[in-house]
Amino acid sequence: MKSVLLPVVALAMIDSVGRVLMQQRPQAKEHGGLWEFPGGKPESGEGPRTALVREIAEELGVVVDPSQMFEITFASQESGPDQRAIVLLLYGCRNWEGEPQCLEPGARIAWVDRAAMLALPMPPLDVPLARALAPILDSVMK
Ligand SMILES: Nc1nc2c([nH]c(=O)n2[C@H]2C[C@H](O)[C@@H](COP(=O)(O)OP(=O)(O)OP(=O)(O)O)O2)c(=O)[nH]1
Repeated sequence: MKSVLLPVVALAMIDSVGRVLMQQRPQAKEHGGLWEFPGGKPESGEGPRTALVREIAEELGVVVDPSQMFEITFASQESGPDQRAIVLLLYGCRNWEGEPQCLEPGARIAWVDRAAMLALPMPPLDVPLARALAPILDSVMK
């Protein structure tokens, strides 16, 4: 599939006991039923943090300060016959305003600890992101 590299941004919201908020994709969408870090595609003119502020407000109804976000890691896939090239950037944050609610129709959200996160079925690029996040969740629990 020939197309321009697609950037996607995602946020690991980490609570005070080291759990992270995961979002289950609606069944009808690509990767339906799989669990991912909330986020999405930047719109024209947006940087990664600006895009995340918007996506997190739209999907979860909470306000995140871009200066409170920190880079964790990224994952990428090359283009192939049936897939496009993607780079998925994972940010983290420990503070936000409001209680997350699932505002996307057909989606679900859950707070999960390290072990539960690693056991969730995820789209392929979220898997290495979760592995990189695991030791960060451990350090919060200590
Ligand atoms: N998180 C994640 N997204 C992936 C993977 N592989 C893959 O093609 N994607 C695509 C699906 C979407 O096109 C895009 C993620 O953006 P999104 O969360 O806004 O997706 P969406 O389907 O809700 O998009 P839309 O309805 O708003 O157009 O990345 C993956 O492994 N993890």
